[in-house]
Amino acid sequence: MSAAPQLVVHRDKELMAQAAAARLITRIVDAQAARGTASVVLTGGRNGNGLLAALSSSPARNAIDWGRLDLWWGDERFLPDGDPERNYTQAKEALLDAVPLDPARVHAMPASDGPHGDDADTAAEAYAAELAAAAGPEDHGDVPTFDVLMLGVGPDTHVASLFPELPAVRETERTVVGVHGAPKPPPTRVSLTLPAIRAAREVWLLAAGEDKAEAAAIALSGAGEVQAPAAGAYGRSRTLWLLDATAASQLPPELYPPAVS
Ligand SMILES: O=C1O[C@H](COP(=O)(O)O)[C@@H](O)[C@H](O)[C@H]1O
Repeated sequence: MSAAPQLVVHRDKELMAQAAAARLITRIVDAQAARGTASVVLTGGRNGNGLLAALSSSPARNAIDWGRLDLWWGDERFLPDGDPERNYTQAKEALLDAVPLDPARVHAMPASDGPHGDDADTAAEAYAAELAAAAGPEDHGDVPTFDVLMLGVGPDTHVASLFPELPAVRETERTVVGVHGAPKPPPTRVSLTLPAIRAAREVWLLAAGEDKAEAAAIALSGAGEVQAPAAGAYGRSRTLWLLDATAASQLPPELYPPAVS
């Protein structure tokens, strides 16, 4: 297990998105300098898309060599290609269409009308195979060692499409699974599992807004990962919670002491 999570709390969600985007640019540039390429796992949801939009508006985005960046997804809503609710569609609108990525390095999860058919379990197997093909001998199993893996934290503590108590969060062998009966629409999804998430060098959990306050407090107060999946998301060398002040408002004082007035 990695070291204890580190918390960074920003004044509001706009500042959090801008600061996280700046942090991501630096991390990608550093990884490209060290290893030639960088790999990042994107998240869906409001906070993930806010970060991508902030990155798109940042002049510093030009510091990234976009052609040497691999993009993966932590989860996908299993819907037809182009559906506005797909995490991939939303990421394209927020950032991807505006930067010169190498299409061969953009590893979207399969759509429900794609070549793998409309079965989420088959789609998950295909994505697991794509990850395994990208893993090298220096990696720790069947997924590449992602430089940064980002996860939005849901109000119920879900991360990726790992929802409390559903079978996907209990998975210990497979790296990608089909998710059925998710409590948040759509019910059918594809998700990385906790073992795949934990292969990342750095895991960043994004939580901004009032509806994330209870989830952050639960996940950071010793809850079990089956009941609170965000508690089970950590990186090999770093686990970073990026919050705004509202999402941090219910954290226990030993984690985030109240401001002295
Ligand atoms: O459905 C999803 O929700 C979570 C959290 O989204 P948010 O809008 O509450 O921030 C997201 O991380 C996940 O990727 C997505 O599929």
